[in-house]
Amino acid sequence: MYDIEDGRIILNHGSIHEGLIAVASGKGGVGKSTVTVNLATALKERGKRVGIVDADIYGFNVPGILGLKDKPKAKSEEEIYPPDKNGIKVMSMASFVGDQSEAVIWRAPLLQSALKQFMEDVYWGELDYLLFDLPPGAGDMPLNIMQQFSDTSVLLVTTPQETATSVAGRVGQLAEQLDLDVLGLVNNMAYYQCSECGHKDYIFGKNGGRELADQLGIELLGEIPLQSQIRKLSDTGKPVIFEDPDHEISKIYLNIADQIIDNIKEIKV
Ligand SMILES: Nc1ncnc2c1ncn2[C@@H]1O[C@H](COP(=O)(O)OP(=O)(O)OP(=O)(O)O)[C@@H](O)[C@H]1O
Repeated sequence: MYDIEDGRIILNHGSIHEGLIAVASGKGGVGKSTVTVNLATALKERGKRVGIVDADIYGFNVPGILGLKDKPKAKSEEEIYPPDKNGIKVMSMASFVGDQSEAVIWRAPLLQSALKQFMEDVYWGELDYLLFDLPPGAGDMPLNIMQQFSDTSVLLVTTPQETATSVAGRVGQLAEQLDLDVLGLVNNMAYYQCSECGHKDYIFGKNGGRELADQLGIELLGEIPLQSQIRKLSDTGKPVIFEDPDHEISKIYLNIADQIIDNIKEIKV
C-alpha cells in the first residue's frame, strides 16, 4: 500500500511526514470519533497538515462532527481527491456505502478494499499526520487494520466506566502484541462539572482512566469532561477548537496534541 523512505511514508500521491495514528476504543459511543476530529483540529491548530480516514463502519461520524458536506471528487477509480474542511482532508467509508441503514455485515468486506484504495488512489498530498477512526472493540476489524498498518501508532479512547476500560484494555494489549507504539490514553466523559457551583460529579466512576493507563504502562494524555456544549458542537459540525480556542476543552486537546507531537516515534525505515 505504501513505502517508507527517509522516515516518511510514501504514498502513490503524497507522503506522510510524522506518523499514522489509529484512534481506537473498546466500547462504542465513548467519543472516539469526537476525539479523532478534535485531535485532528488541535494538530492543525499547531500548524500540522492533517488527514483523517473514517474507517468506523458502524457509524461514519467524522464528516458530521467536522461539518464536512463535500464529497470526494473522482476523475477515475485511480484518481480521487479528498474533500477538506478547515484544512483537514477526509476520506470516509460513507462514500463507499451509499445507505447508512445498510446492514453492517455488508460493509465489513468493503472495509479492506476501501482502505487500500484510500492509501493508493487518493491524492492526499503532503501530510504530517494521517488519523484513522477505527471501528470500536477488540474484534477482527480493528485488529485487521492494526495488522495492515504495522507502522501506525495507537491512541486509546475510553470513558472511566469498567465496561469501557476492560475492552479498551484488550485493544491496548492487542496493539502491544502487534508491536505497535501506544501513544497513550484519552479519558473522555471523565466527569461532569456543574456550571453553577463547579462541583465535579464522576458519573462513570473516578479512577477508571488512570487505572487503565497504569495497567497498560502508558500515559494518560488527557481527561475530557462530559459537557452538553461538546455534544451540541459535535452535532452541528463545529469542533470546539475552531469555535473557541480558549475553551477549557480546547486547551485539553491542544495539550494532548502537543504530547503526541513530542512523543510520537519516528517512522521506522
Ligand atoms: N466529552 C463529551 N461531552 C459530551 N458529549 C460527548 C463528549 N464526547 C462525545 N460526546 C457525544 O457522545 C456521542 C458519541 O460520540 P462519538 O460518536 O464520538 O462516539 P464513538 O465512540 O465514535 O461512537 P461509535 O464508536 O459508536 O461510532 C456523540 O453524540 C458525541 O457528541
